[in-house]
Amino acid sequence: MSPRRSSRSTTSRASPRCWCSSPGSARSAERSWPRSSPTRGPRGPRRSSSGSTSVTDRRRPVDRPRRAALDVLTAVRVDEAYANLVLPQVLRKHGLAGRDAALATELASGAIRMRGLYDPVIDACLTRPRLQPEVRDVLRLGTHQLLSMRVPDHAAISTSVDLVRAAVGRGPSGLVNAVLRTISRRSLDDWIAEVAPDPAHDPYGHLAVARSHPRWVVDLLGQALGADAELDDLLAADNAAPRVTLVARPGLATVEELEAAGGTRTARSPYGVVLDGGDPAAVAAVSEGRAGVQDEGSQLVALAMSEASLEGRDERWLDLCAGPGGKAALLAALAARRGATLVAHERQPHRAALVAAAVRAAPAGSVSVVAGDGMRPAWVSGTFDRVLVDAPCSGLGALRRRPESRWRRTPEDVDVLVGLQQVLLDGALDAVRPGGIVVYATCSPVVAETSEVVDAVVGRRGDTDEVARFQLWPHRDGTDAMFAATLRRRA
Ligand SMILES: C[S@@+](CC[C@H](N)C(=O)[O-])C[C@H]1O[C@@H](n2cnc3c(N)ncnc32)[C@H](O)[C@@H]1O
Repeated sequence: MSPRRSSRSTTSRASPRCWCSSPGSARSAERSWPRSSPTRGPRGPRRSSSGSTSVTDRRRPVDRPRRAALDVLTAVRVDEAYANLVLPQVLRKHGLAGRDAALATELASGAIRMRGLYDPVIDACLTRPRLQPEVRDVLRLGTHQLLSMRVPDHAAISTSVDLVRAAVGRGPSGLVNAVLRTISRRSLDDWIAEVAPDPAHDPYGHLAVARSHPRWVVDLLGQALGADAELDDLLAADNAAPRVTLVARPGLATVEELEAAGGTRTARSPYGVVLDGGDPAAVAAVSEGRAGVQDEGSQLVALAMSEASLEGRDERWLDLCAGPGGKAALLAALAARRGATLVAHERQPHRAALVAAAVRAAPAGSVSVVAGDGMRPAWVSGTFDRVLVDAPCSGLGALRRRPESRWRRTPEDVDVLVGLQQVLLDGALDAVRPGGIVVYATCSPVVAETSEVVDAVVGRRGDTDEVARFQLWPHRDGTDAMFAATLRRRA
């Protein structure tokens, strides 16, 4: 979330006006607006001599980036789609590219991600916080433009009115106009002060609203971080879209090749390059599968598995939970250079197919993709020399990539996942030979899924030593909050 101009804070600090959401009230809200509105700030929309805003009087075609963004919000709400997967389809459908595609992406991602703040702001402008879901989506998009983007007020409001007219009908257009004009009178900071709990009395509750995270997620992240002074930075980092990082799969592509495509080397992974901009699919090495899009934290997890020191045989590697295949593709390239082979194993057949696509450029014979259940292994105990368990997890360490995921997860998910994670780690330790290496990883920093899983399984078995562990953080490391523990089965 980019900081919003603070000049609006010079406008009235009185409670926002309330607008009823019943069918007739939109019209009355529209009529009553000029007579009873508090002092206007210098940046508000112009009024016509008839008393209504000029922006609602004109009929314009809906602009395509905003229409596309609304389609994404609808797909996420109605079809439970993933925004990052549905976005490319929607952009194609509306024929958007370049700046228009970037605008639609920012609108959709920001409105979904920040709804934990925007909804209380919108509700503060209604006497009854009941809205048609489509109208609320339009208001979320408008609020994002007003509070977190550099879109001029009049453009944010008029395009939202056009959008609701086109998507829902004339009925709610007055309400949308009135609510957004009320919101436009204050800065982001002023609205946070208005709708979030007092930080002095409820610091986590304040952060939950101000940084738009569910309260239970703030609690778990605060516990994992163990440093309340950094929690605001972490939550803010979750709200910033990550830069695109590429991996040059060794032996197939070089970092120099990716740098030439317009990138900068990452600090810690020797194979990583941060792209300066543009479409990663347009990079030849990426489209050919010799390189891929991969967060630096994920690269470091794969390297923790491949680089851990090992006595004796080092020929058989297993990626137990491989789908969709980012780490498997890096591991296959590393294994091939070392004369080892990788089994990339995944329970879901459709995700196993994604793994096969991800490793398509790996040298022949270096990797086999297998669909199967890691809880019912198809191999003899002690088969492998190195195993990666990149366990299914809550994903609370990758919130910046998946705008909707924080609103979909529940605390109960974590309880269910912990049981699965323990069984998979136990199975991985059975699968590795005595003296062999297992790396247990999650893209979650939640202690129940990370250190507590490792401690429980290692403590129970009595045949395993912990060699190393790390926890990465978006605000400190610029990566997803990846956790990895390197374990050695005693010889
Ligand atoms: C965190 S993702 C792995 C990400 C992957 N390593 C990558 O880098 O692309 C976890 C994967 O584990 C798979 N999975 C879940 N339960 C499993 C099981 N019992 N056995 C094997 N794989 C499983 C999920 O389908 C999911 O694809």
